[in-house]
Amino acid sequence: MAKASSVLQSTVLPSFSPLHKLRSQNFTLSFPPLPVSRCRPGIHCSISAGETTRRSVEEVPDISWGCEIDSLENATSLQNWLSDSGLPPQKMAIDKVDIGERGLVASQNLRKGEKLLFVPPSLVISADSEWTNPEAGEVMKRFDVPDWPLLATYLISEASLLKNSRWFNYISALPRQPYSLLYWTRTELDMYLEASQIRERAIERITNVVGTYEDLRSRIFSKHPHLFPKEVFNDETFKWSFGILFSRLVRLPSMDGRFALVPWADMLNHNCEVETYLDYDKSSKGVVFTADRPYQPGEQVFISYGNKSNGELLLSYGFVPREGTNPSDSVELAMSLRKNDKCYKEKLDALKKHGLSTPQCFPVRITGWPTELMAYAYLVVSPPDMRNSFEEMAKAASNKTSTKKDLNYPEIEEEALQFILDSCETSISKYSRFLKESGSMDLDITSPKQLNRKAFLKQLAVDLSTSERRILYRAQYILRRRLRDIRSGELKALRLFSGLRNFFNFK
Ligand SMILES: C[S@@+](CC[C@H](N)C(=O)[O-])C[C@H]1O[C@@H](n2cnc3c(N)ncnc32)[C@H](O)[C@@H]1O
Repeated sequence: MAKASSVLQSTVLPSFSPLHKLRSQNFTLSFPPLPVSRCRPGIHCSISAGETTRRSVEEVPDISWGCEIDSLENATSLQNWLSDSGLPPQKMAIDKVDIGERGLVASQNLRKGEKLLFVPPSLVISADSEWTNPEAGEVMKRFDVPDWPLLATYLISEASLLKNSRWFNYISALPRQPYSLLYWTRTELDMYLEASQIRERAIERITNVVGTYEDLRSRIFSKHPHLFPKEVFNDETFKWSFGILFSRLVRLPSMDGRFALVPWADMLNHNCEVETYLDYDKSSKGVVFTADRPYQPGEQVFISYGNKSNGELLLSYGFVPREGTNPSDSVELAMSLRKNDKCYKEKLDALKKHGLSTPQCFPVRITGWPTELMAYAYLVVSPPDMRNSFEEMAKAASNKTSTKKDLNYPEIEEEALQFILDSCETSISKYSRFLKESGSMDLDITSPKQLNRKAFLKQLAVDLSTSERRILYRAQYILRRRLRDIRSGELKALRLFSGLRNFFNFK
């Protein structure tokens, strides 16, 4: 939610670098049957499907922690508990809203520049929070588990203790199923996100979450089954807890960059035009944000979850902003070395040396593309007699050069731009095919529950594809103009040259 919340510390979780290597992975989601009767007394879990039969990969099992966020179920008990636990009186209240289903709404006039929230550190969940089951906490600390997996396990542990946990009211108000791509099946990802590189990132993220759970299970849980029973600590509950973390965890720069779940503050929804972030305020000793505009009573109050593209917002938060409203939007463009290139191996070696590969993705924005992408294109099109420059081009494509000197290869500029244009057009045609096949949809979606799940996911994919294709159309326009200018410049030079020749011939 806060600006830097996407920087993960864990080694097993994805890092959200703008450059993404494409990977193809074989991947299956499996949900082993979990008999409820095997749940330990005192630890509560309930899986709604597949108690006696093995679940199909298409089914989405339901765990009973949390609530439906299109209702105000548990909102009042959360507010009462927070004020009893030290949250000062608020100028906002939880309510149903048009954007984000449930959010914080001004209950009185809010001034621009006013500090709001003041959530005390005692109400914040971080890696240092006390475990209701201290033995489980000690084991996790002994293994030096990084923050994200630690917090995911903490959340499951506290959720399973229901009223015995001090976070009961908070957890009861969390979404039962966070809107995250973690909940999309492989078939849904393949079908709906076929044109977008976000599909690869979702697969990578799901694989990392499953891998993290497997790692914890084999190293810790299996050795302490009385503390971490499989009925409670399993891939399904980890999907829930990671879904909660991806959509709610914030990094608080003024609290030494600590990752935290901040009850109450995490009821704020995102607006791409807002530029205010959550942080710890040392003077008031609470988590705050500063209103960057005035709000009237009844208006929904927003913060920024960071400068994220629509694809990144879909990946972590499960929504896509309205078309054209996100100034940070970008699309990942995949570029590849040519298979028939005589210097394929030399070029690939140069790329590998700098941590790149083929295919390789680069972010394109409505305002243009990065120098790294241009450098990659130069490398792809450069002929064998330029092999001395391969290394320099690969280095420039990797974003690792400390000195950002302009790459200048006028002799292959036209070919490089044409190569980028071809890559753009290949990508555009994939989006167009998907959008054509998905048909025109005119669904007014305010709550996914009102709609068939497939229609909801399809609409999200249509929105994402439309916004990503829009950026590519813009890049296509700029590239065509540049190429036209280069070519007409060349033509002029040619005409001038033949004019001079005629002139000299005449003489
Ligand atoms: C930090 S929570 C915000 C509170 C959330 N609405 C709730 O009721 O729990 C983040 C989630 O809110 C929703 N959300 C936030 N901003 C949104 C927006 N601009 N449009 C649609 N949904 C949004 C998404 O479901 C997201 O995963």
